[in-house]
Amino acid sequence: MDLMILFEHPSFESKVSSPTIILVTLLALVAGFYYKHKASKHAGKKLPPGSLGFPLVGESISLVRAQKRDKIDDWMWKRIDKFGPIFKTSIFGTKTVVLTGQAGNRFLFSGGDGISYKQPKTIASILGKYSLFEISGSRHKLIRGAIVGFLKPERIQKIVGEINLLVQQQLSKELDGEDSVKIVPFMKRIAFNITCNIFFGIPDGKEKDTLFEEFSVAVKGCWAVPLDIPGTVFHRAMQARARLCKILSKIIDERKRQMEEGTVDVNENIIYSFLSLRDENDEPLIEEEILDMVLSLIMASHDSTTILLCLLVRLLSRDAEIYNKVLEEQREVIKVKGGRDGKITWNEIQMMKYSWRVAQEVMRFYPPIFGNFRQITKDIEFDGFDIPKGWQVLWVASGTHMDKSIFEDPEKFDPSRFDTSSKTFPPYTYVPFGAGLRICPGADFVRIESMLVIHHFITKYQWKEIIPDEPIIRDPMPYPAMGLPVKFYPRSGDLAIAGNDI
Ligand code: HEM
Repeated sequence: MDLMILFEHPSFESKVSSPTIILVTLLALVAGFYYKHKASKHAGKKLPPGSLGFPLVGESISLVRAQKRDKIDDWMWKRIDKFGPIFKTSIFGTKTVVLTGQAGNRFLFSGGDGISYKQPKTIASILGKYSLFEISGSRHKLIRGAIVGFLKPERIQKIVGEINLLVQQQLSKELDGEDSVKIVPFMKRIAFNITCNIFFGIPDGKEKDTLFEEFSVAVKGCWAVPLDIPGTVFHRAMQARARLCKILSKIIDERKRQMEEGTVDVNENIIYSFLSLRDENDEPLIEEEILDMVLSLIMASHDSTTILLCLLVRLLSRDAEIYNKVLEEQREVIKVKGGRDGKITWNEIQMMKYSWRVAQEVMRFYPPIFGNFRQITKDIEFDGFDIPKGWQVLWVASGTHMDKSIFEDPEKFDPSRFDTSSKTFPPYTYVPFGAGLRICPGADFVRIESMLVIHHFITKYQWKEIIPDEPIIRDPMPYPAMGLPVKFYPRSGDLAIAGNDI
């Protein structure tokens, strides 16, 4: 991740002095020698095909360039076409094997012996050493169990009404009296609000706003050079983490006190679940662990949901046919409720079948999580190739989402491919939420949250993009480049008005 930022820096290409060139040349020679030496270490091994690129930097420059131009799928597919579904490269300073296709996904997601889940150093520093993304084995099983229990379908189906109210309040708080809004920060606030309320019992107010501001600073450190000195992005992020810890620690103490007083329903928020957990030695989690878990849940839940919501709004303003079908379906929901807009329950969410298919197709086209790394902790073998200890493996959603042998005409945006009546896709091929041991436990929650937001947004407002053809950039997640500003106005009471023409 660190190298990725180095090459993103605008001054890197323009202000290079002669001593720097000499130094870089020397470094490249040393690295070349080192590389050659290391290469001999793998003599006799059958490494996957592919190129490790230049010494030290590997193929990072071309990857970051592709990412910036939203051409990362092309980067990936160029190599898949040339080398096959498993290939080697070197990115961000680490030799990497990219595993794609159903078999590759199955192998990686099963997390067998020698494949460990670990995030880059920057993410580990910001989210903490006890974060869910750093732990494995029985500790991961214990804590994941609490999260899965909290998010189990029977439970979240019961709180649809609560989430619905939060969405309605937030829309009216942010949009009443306005005629334009930037969708990216707007959806971010909605998703953050819902996460804070539903998961941690933190209501709307000053404390939540401070958390939002501090988290926005902290998260920037996840993709920065890990240099913790005054003036750097990483330093600011670490300071924000320290302030976040102070606030969250107070909240955790408060939840502990409430539990001791016996005045609360312990199923109400996930901090109670963490506080109630006991490990195999009947020991509770320590406070730092709970704190890092809360930070990892904030990170996991709100950014990816924001992306899905933004891409949905963008698509709906561009595709009139899909827009009209979604609008029609959402109006049907209001009709079924006797024309009264308001309380939406799980039954109504189930009526939003077409709208959810559109969301599924958005995630096939633009997976909010592009892919993720795993570390190789001992020499392993896959499909006749050796993957040495110390390398990393990368799974990439588009490696199957854009595979024409799985998804017919993959470049075509077609929500009907998710009709339950048409063919279902083989396991490990549609993976916006990952799969296996680490599959996203929030998928059902995402469906409820995104359908509620789209329901209220499309039935109450019409909108138009202010910047025509605003592109997507991956930074590294796929966001509209300028934050997707839209001009909008409330629909009149007459829901019969068709389309999105304003
Ligand atoms: C559109 C929204 C979302 C997408 C696309 C998404 C995607 C993913 C993916 C791909 C993974 C697996 C990463 C890997 O295996 O390398 C993951 C893990 C995770 N997600 Fe989500 N996610 C979303 C929303 C949420 C929400 C709302 C929550 C709320 C709790 C959540 C909680 C988590 C957690 C806790 C993990 C880690 C699971 C573990 O390591 O056991 N996600 N997510």
